[in-house]
Amino acid sequence: MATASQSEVQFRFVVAGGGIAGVTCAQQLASQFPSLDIVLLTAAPMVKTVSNFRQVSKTLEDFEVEEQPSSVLEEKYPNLKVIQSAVTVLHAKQHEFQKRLSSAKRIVVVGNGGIALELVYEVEGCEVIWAVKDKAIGNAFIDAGAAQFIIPSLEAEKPKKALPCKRTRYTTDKDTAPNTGSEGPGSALGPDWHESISLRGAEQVSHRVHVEYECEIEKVYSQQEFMQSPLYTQKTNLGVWPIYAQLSNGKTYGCDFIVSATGVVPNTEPFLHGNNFDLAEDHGLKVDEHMQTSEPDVYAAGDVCTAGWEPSAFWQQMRLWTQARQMGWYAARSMAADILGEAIELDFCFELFSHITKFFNYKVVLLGKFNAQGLGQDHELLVRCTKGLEYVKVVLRGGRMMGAILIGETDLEETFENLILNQMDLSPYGQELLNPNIDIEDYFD
Ligand SMILES: Cc1cc2nc3c(=O)[nH]c(=O)nc-3n(C[C@H](O)[C@H](O)[C@H](O)COP(=O)(O)OP(=O)(O)OC[C@H]3O[C@@H](n4cnc5c(N)ncnc54)[C@H](O)[C@@H]3O)c2cc1C
Ligand SMILES: NC(=O)C1=CN([C@@H]2O[C@H](COP(=O)(O)OP(=O)(O)OC[C@H]3O[C@@H](n4cnc5c(N)ncnc54)[C@H](OP(=O)(O)O)[C@@H]3O)[C@@H](O)[C@H]2O)C=CC1
Repeated sequence: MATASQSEVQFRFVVAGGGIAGVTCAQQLASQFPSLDIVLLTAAPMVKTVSNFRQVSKTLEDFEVEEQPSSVLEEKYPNLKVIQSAVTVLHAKQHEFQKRLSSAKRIVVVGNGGIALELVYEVEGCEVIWAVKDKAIGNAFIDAGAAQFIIPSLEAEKPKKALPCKRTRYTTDKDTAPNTGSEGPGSALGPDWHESISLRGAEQVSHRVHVEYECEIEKVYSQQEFMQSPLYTQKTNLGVWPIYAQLSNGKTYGCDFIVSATGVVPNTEPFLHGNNFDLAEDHGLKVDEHMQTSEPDVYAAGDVCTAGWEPSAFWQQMRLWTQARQMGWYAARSMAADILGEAIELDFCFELFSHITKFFNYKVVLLGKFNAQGLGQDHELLVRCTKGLEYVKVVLRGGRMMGAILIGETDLEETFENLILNQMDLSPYGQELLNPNIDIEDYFD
């Protein structure tokens, strides 16, 4: 979240938020305007910085992210001041998770997005009941076919050696983190949140995940409430647990605790009082194609904002690290263009949605309208799948590629990215497009 205030005399730009979006925005402003003073307000003592940035292809990017004391930024940019401001909202319960898990025998995970996908795979030594409201796992990221492809990994022993990480690496160095004595609201944890912590429960098992499909949590009972409920008096033998989750499919599970991984809510509350921001349905601050909110001189980027412009045919907002960086950078450029009286066009990075990540130890690349988002019935799918090796799905409309899901080491991302961007008519190729015996990269070169 960033504001540029004309009435401020000390700071021409004020950027709030020490995550990727805020820090990238502040850095860009500080280097573009070395003679102006810029302030970065952040609730946490540490800020997230990007290093080793590499443009892998036109839209896919690779970088490392480190959490560092804010003084590192101030040393690098003499005109940038970081102020750790007091914040009144948000929660800081995340740190308790590891401790509670270590003595847990069973947990219930609710939600079907990125965090749930990562958590159920990473947790060992503890039974996991995963309640999803859809027919397939991972609906926020993948389709039902891809879900079928990756689900055997939940039943298999976890490989000793994880897939090497070729992209963004996020670390939290506990030794360098200043001890503030209080737990302020930190940044969204980001991709490697589970790398440095032990996600092990009290049992001697690797994976034990049971998925309950098409259901939601209807009611949660404390142990005492449960014992007074009709469920207990009906003498159902559900065991003795600290908490019980009653699902909408009629089943009830006792567990040590429940993890709710049901998405993020933009933390706009502190900015609303006395202002007149347009809010989107998801409570994000609505921004136009210059990342500007409805309040003059106030810009927003990253998780806190909602893109309010007419998006390209192949782009959609997802609250991801990559988009936070791109938005932060572009917000800075827009703010600069505004005070310099220059025109600026929507950046190329908003042309095509692209995301590289890892689920269940598979490399996953998502491009464009990878789940045919917004295409209704007006599309066809081509799929190639080799069990345990790769899953390739292409979304076509009128013979032109609109999106793709690539799981495994397919090496197709760059070619597909180009085919989406150049909207070549692929109808003459039909199914041959995914023929594994054709070197498609060479073919379309
Ligand atoms: C567990 C988890 C795993 C994730 N994994 C991935 C992944 O694998 N890949 C991916 O691309 N994305 C992932 N994400 C999403 C990604 O981390 C976020 O989209 C991204 O970090 C958002 O960046 P941001 O700068 O907008 O917000 P944040 O990183 O949340 O930073 C917001 C900053 O603002 C500060 N702040 C908040 N309120 C105030 C206030 N009132 N005043 C001043 N400062 C304030 C906070 O302290 C923080 O420093 C994950 C998120 C989570 C939670
Ligand atoms: N590897 C990666 O790239 C990762 C990215 N992330 C990012 O971090 C952020 C937080 O992740 P996460 O919390 O998993 O959020 P996501 O937005 O990824 O997923 C939330 C999931 O919860 C479901 N849901 C919403 N409300 C309920 C409810 N009341 N009961 C049951 N299910 C519900 C949603 O369904 P529906 O969509 O139908 O509303 C969706 O499947 C996201 O921005 C995500 O993109 C997180 C982890 C890994």
